[in-house]
Amino acid sequence: MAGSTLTIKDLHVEIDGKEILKGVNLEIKGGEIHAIMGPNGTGKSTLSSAIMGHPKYEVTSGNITLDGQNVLEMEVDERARAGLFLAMQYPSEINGVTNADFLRSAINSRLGEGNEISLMKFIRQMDKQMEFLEMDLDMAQRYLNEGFSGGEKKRNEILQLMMLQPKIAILDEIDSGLDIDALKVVSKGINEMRGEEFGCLVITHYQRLLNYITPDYVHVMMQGRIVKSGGPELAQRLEAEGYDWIKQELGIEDETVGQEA
Ligand SMILES: Nc1ncnc2c1ncn2[C@@H]1O[C@H](COP(=O)(O)OP(=O)(O)OP(=O)(O)O)[C@@H](O)[C@H]1O
Repeated sequence: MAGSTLTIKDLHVEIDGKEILKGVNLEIKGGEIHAIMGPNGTGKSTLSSAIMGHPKYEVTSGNITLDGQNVLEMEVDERARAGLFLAMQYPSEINGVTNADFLRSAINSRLGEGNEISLMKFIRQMDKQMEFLEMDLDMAQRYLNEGFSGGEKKRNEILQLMMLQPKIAILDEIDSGLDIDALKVVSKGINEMRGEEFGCLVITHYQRLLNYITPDYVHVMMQGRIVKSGGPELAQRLEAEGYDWIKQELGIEDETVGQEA
Protein backbone atom coordinates (compact mmCIF):
# COMPACT_ATOMS: atom_id res chain seq x y z
CA MET A 1 0.00 0.00 0.00
CA ALA A 2 1.40 3.42 -0.94
CA GLY A 3 1.64 6.12 1.70
CA SER A 4 -0.74 9.01 2.17
CA THR A 5 -0.46 12.58 0.92
CA LEU A 6 -1.32 15.68 2.90
CA THR A 7 -1.84 18.63 0.58
CA ILE A 8 -2.07 22.22 1.77
CA LYS A 9 -3.08 24.75 -0.87
CA ASP A 10 -3.04 28.53 -0.51
CA LEU A 11 -3.98 28.30 3.16
CA HIS A 12 -5.03 31.53 4.87
CA VAL A 13 -5.67 31.44 8.63
CA GLU A 14 -6.85 34.12 11.05
CA ILE A 15 -6.71 34.30 14.82
CA ASP A 16 -9.10 36.77 16.42
CA GLY A 17 -9.53 38.52 13.09
CA LYS A 18 -5.78 38.86 12.44
CA GLU A 19 -4.44 37.08 9.38
CA ILE A 20 -1.50 34.89 10.43
CA LEU A 21 -1.09 32.48 7.52
CA LYS A 22 -1.13 34.25 4.18
CA GLY A 23 -1.15 31.53 1.57
CA VAL A 24 0.77 28.40 2.61
CA ASN A 25 1.40 25.69 0.03
CA LEU A 26 2.90 22.38 1.07
CA GLU A 27 2.64 18.72 0.12
CA ILE A 28 3.81 15.94 2.42
CA LYS A 29 3.84 12.40 1.08
CA GLY A 30 4.33 9.08 2.80
CA GLY A 31 8.04 8.35 3.02
CA GLU A 32 8.99 12.03 3.26
CA ILE A 33 10.24 14.07 6.19
CA HIS A 34 9.79 17.82 5.89
CA ALA A 35 11.18 20.39 8.29
CA ILE A 36 9.82 23.90 8.73
CA MET A 37 12.12 26.46 10.28
CA GLY A 38 11.66 30.20 10.67
CA PRO A 39 11.97 33.08 13.09
CA ASN A 40 9.66 33.34 16.12
CA GLY A 41 6.08 34.40 15.51
CA THR A 42 6.00 33.71 11.77
CA GLY A 43 3.13 31.22 11.83
CA LYS A 44 4.71 27.76 12.19
CA SER A 45 2.59 26.63 15.15
CA THR A 46 -0.44 28.28 13.58
CA LEU A 47 0.02 25.95 10.61
CA SER A 48 0.11 22.85 12.83
CA SER A 49 -2.91 24.02 14.86
CA ALA A 50 -4.88 24.73 11.68
CA ILE A 51 -4.06 21.26 10.29
CA MET A 52 -5.37 19.66 13.48
CA GLY A 53 -8.48 21.87 13.64
CA HIS A 54 -7.90 24.00 16.72
CA PRO A 55 -11.11 26.06 17.04
CA LYS A 56 -9.29 29.37 17.57
CA TYR A 57 -7.65 29.17 14.17
CA GLU A 58 -10.06 30.17 11.43
CA VAL A 59 -9.29 29.03 7.93
CA THR A 60 -10.54 31.85 5.73
CA SER A 61 -9.45 30.38 2.39
CA GLY A 62 -7.45 27.61 0.81
CA ASN A 63 -7.70 23.93 1.58
CA ILE A 64 -6.13 20.94 3.27
CA THR A 65 -6.69 17.44 1.97
CA LEU A 66 -5.53 14.01 3.05
CA ASP A 67 -5.55 11.63 0.08
CA GLY A 68 -8.06 13.94 -1.57
CA GLN A 69 -10.40 14.05 1.44
CA ASN A 70 -11.26 17.48 2.77
CA VAL A 71 -9.58 17.71 6.18
CA LEU A 72 -11.17 21.08 6.95
CA GLU A 73 -14.61 19.48 7.01
CA MET A 74 -13.52 16.88 9.59
CA GLU A 75 -13.91 17.27 13.35
CA VAL A 76 -10.68 17.07 15.36
CA ASP A 77 -11.23 13.41 16.33
CA GLU A 78 -12.04 12.52 12.71
CA ARG A 79 -8.72 14.04 11.65
CA ALA A 80 -6.93 11.78 14.13
CA ARG A 81 -8.93 8.76 12.97
CA ALA A 82 -8.07 9.62 9.36
CA GLY A 83 -4.40 9.23 10.32
CA LEU A 84 -3.18 12.70 11.27
CA PHE A 85 -1.11 13.10 14.42
CA LEU A 86 -0.05 16.29 16.14
CA ALA A 87 2.59 16.46 18.84
CA MET A 88 2.02 19.76 20.58
CA GLN A 89 4.63 22.28 21.68
CA TYR A 90 3.03 22.14 25.14
CA PRO A 91 1.23 18.79 25.67
CA SER A 92 -1.73 19.04 28.06
CA GLU A 93 -1.95 17.32 31.43
CA ILE A 94 -5.09 15.25 32.01
CA ASN A 95 -5.82 14.38 35.61
CA GLY A 96 -7.65 11.10 36.20
CA VAL A 97 -6.75 9.51 32.86
CA THR A 98 -3.72 7.23 32.87
CA ASN A 99 -1.27 7.29 30.05
CA ALA A 100 -2.13 3.66 29.21
CA ASP A 101 -5.91 4.27 29.23
CA PHE A 102 -5.53 7.31 27.03
CA LEU A 103 -3.38 5.46 24.52
CA ARG A 104 -5.61 2.41 24.40
CA SER A 105 -8.73 4.42 23.76
CA ALA A 106 -6.93 6.52 21.13
CA ILE A 107 -5.79 3.33 19.35
CA ASN A 108 -9.26 1.78 19.57
CA SER A 109 -10.86 4.90 18.24
CA ARG A 110 -8.54 4.69 15.22
CA LEU A 111 -9.17 0.99 14.69
CA GLY A 112 -12.94 1.41 14.95
CA GLU A 113 -15.68 -0.62 16.60
CA GLY A 114 -15.22 -4.37 16.33
CA ASN A 115 -11.47 -4.05 15.58
CA GLU A 116 -10.28 -3.04 19.06
CA ILE A 117 -6.81 -4.09 20.17
CA SER A 118 -6.75 -6.85 22.79
CA LEU A 119 -5.51 -5.85 26.23
CA MET A 120 -2.64 -8.35 26.04
CA LYS A 121 -1.48 -7.15 22.64
CA PHE A 122 -1.75 -3.53 23.77
CA ILE A 123 0.34 -4.14 26.90
CA ARG A 124 2.95 -6.07 24.92
CA GLN A 125 3.27 -3.29 22.36
CA MET A 126 3.32 -0.54 24.94
CA ASP A 127 6.03 -2.26 26.99
CA LYS A 128 8.09 -2.85 23.87
CA GLN A 129 7.90 0.77 22.71
CA MET A 130 8.51 2.16 26.20
CA GLU A 131 11.62 0.05 26.43
CA PHE A 132 12.72 1.24 22.99
CA LEU A 133 12.26 4.85 24.13
CA GLU A 134 14.07 4.10 27.39
CA MET A 135 11.03 5.14 29.44
CA ASP A 136 10.28 4.08 32.98
CA LEU A 137 7.47 1.47 32.68
CA ASP A 138 5.69 3.11 35.66
CA MET A 139 4.84 6.01 33.39
CA ALA A 140 2.13 3.89 31.76
CA GLN A 141 0.06 4.10 34.94
CA ARG A 142 0.65 7.77 35.68
CA TYR A 143 -1.97 10.37 34.77
CA LEU A 144 -1.41 11.72 31.28
CA ASN A 145 1.47 14.19 31.34
CA GLU A 146 0.72 15.11 34.97
CA GLY A 147 3.97 16.07 36.64
CA PHE A 148 5.93 14.78 33.65
CA SER A 149 9.13 16.73 33.09
CA GLY A 150 9.46 18.59 29.79
CA GLY A 151 11.62 15.81 28.37
CA GLU A 152 9.28 13.06 29.63
CA LYS A 153 6.32 14.76 27.93
CA LYS A 154 8.16 14.82 24.62
CA ARG A 155 9.22 11.18 24.96
CA ASN A 156 5.61 10.36 25.75
CA GLU A 157 4.45 12.12 22.58
CA ILE A 158 6.81 9.88 20.60
CA LEU A 159 5.42 6.86 22.43
CA GLN A 160 1.94 7.93 21.29
CA LEU A 161 3.27 8.37 17.75
CA MET A 162 4.78 4.89 17.70
CA MET A 163 1.69 3.26 19.17
CA LEU A 164 -0.81 5.08 16.96
CA GLN A 165 1.15 4.65 13.71
CA PRO A 166 -0.37 7.69 11.99
CA LYS A 167 -0.10 8.31 8.25
CA ILE A 168 1.12 11.88 8.65
CA ALA A 169 2.58 13.40 11.83
CA ILE A 170 3.20 17.02 12.68
CA LEU A 171 5.78 17.47 15.40
CA ASP A 172 5.90 21.01 16.75
CA GLU A 173 9.18 21.74 18.51
CA ILE A 174 9.53 18.17 19.68
CA ASP A 175 13.16 19.02 20.46
CA SER A 176 12.56 21.99 22.74
CA GLY A 177 13.82 21.50 26.27
CA LEU A 178 15.37 18.09 25.56
CA ASP A 179 18.73 17.13 26.96
CA ILE A 180 21.10 15.53 24.48
CA ASP A 181 20.25 11.93 25.47
CA ALA A 182 16.50 12.58 25.24
CA LEU A 183 17.01 14.27 21.86
CA LYS A 184 18.72 11.13 20.61
CA VAL A 185 15.93 8.90 21.94
CA VAL A 186 13.17 11.06 20.46
CA SER A 187 14.99 11.09 17.11
CA LYS A 188 15.45 7.32 17.30
CA GLY A 189 11.67 6.98 17.68
CA ILE A 190 10.96 9.18 14.68
CA ASN A 191 13.56 7.37 12.57
CA GLU A 192 11.99 4.05 13.56
CA MET A 193 8.71 5.31 12.07
CA ARG A 194 10.34 6.22 8.76
CA GLY A 195 8.99 4.35 5.77
CA GLU A 196 6.67 4.64 2.80
CA GLU A 197 3.59 4.60 5.03
CA PHE A 198 4.69 7.54 7.15
CA GLY A 199 5.04 11.22 6.28
CA CYS A 200 6.23 13.77 8.78
CA LEU A 201 6.44 17.52 9.26
CA VAL A 202 8.93 18.62 11.89
CA ILE A 203 8.80 22.20 13.14
CA THR A 204 12.09 23.18 14.72
CA HIS A 205 14.39 26.07 15.46
CA TYR A 206 17.52 23.99 15.55
CA GLN A 207 19.67 22.24 13.01
CA ARG A 208 20.83 19.84 15.76
CA LEU A 209 17.52 17.88 15.57
CA LEU A 210 18.04 17.58 11.84
CA ASN A 211 21.47 16.05 12.45
CA TYR A 212 19.61 13.07 13.90
CA ILE A 213 16.54 13.10 11.65
CA THR A 214 17.71 13.94 8.16
CA PRO A 215 14.85 15.73 6.42
CA ASP A 216 14.13 15.29 2.73
CA TYR A 217 12.96 18.90 2.48
CA VAL A 218 13.55 22.01 4.55
CA HIS A 219 11.18 24.99 4.31
CA VAL A 220 11.52 28.47 5.75
CA MET A 221 8.43 30.26 6.98
CA MET A 222 8.31 34.03 7.20
CA GLN A 223 5.39 36.41 7.41
CA GLY A 224 2.88 33.59 7.23
CA ARG A 225 4.22 31.99 4.06
CA ILE A 226 6.78 29.42 3.04
CA VAL A 227 9.33 31.68 1.42
CA LYS A 228 12.10 29.22 0.63
CA SER A 229 12.47 25.45 0.28
CA GLY A 230 15.51 23.26 -0.16
CA GLY A 231 17.25 20.18 1.14
CA PRO A 232 19.10 19.57 4.43
CA GLU A 233 21.83 22.00 3.32
CA LEU A 234 19.34 24.86 3.76
CA ALA A 235 19.04 24.10 7.49
CA GLN A 236 22.83 24.03 7.75
CA ARG A 237 23.08 27.45 6.14
CA LEU A 238 20.41 28.85 8.48
CA GLU A 239 22.30 27.51 11.47
CA ALA A 240 25.49 29.13 10.28
CA GLU A 241 24.11 32.43 8.98
CA GLY A 242 20.69 33.00 10.57
CA TYR A 243 17.75 34.39 8.57
CA ASP A 244 19.06 37.80 7.47
CA TRP A 245 20.27 36.59 4.09
CA ILE A 246 16.79 35.29 3.23
CA LYS A 247 15.18 38.50 4.39
CA GLN A 248 17.59 40.45 2.20
CA GLU A 249 17.06 38.13 -0.74
CA LEU A 250 13.30 38.56 -0.48
CA GLY A 251 13.23 42.17 0.69
CA ILE A 252 11.49 41.27 3.96
CA GLU A 253 11.85 43.75 6.81
CA ASP A 254 9.90 42.48 9.83
CA GLU A 255 9.21 38.76 9.96
CA THR A 256 6.52 38.70 12.66
CA VAL A 257 2.96 38.26 11.42
CA GLY A 258 -0.28 39.46 12.96
CA GLN A 259 1.21 42.68 14.35
CA GLU A 260 0.08 45.01 11.61
CA ALA A 261 -3.39 45.79 12.95
N1 LIG B 1 -4.18 32.22 20.28
C1 LIG B 1 -3.64 33.33 19.76
N2 LIG B 1 -4.19 34.54 19.97
C2 LIG B 1 -3.64 35.66 19.42
N3 LIG B 1 -2.54 35.65 18.65
C3 LIG B 1 -1.95 34.48 18.42
C4 LIG B 1 -2.47 33.25 18.97
N4 LIG B 1 -1.66 32.24 18.54
C5 LIG B 1 -0.71 32.81 17.79
N5 LIG B 1 -0.87 34.15 17.72
C6 LIG B 1 0.00 35.09 17.01
O1 LIG B 1 0.21 34.58 15.71
C7 LIG B 1 1.56 34.85 15.30
C8 LIG B 1 2.19 33.52 14.86
O2 LIG B 1 2.32 32.65 16.00
P1 LIG B 1 2.87 31.17 15.89
O3 LIG B 1 2.81 30.58 17.25
O4 LIG B 1 2.18 30.48 14.78
O5 LIG B 1 4.38 31.44 15.47
P2 LIG B 1 5.62 30.46 15.42
O6 LIG B 1 6.26 30.72 14.10
O7 LIG B 1 5.22 29.08 15.74
O8 LIG B 1 6.51 31.08 16.58
P3 LIG B 1 7.61 30.40 17.57
O9 LIG B 1 8.78 30.11 16.70
O10 LIG B 1 7.89 31.52 18.51
O11 LIG B 1 7.00 29.20 18.22
C9 LIG B 1 2.24 35.52 16.49
O12 LIG B 1 2.24 36.92 16.25
C10 LIG B 1 1.36 35.16 17.66
O13 LIG B 1 1.40 36.15 18.67
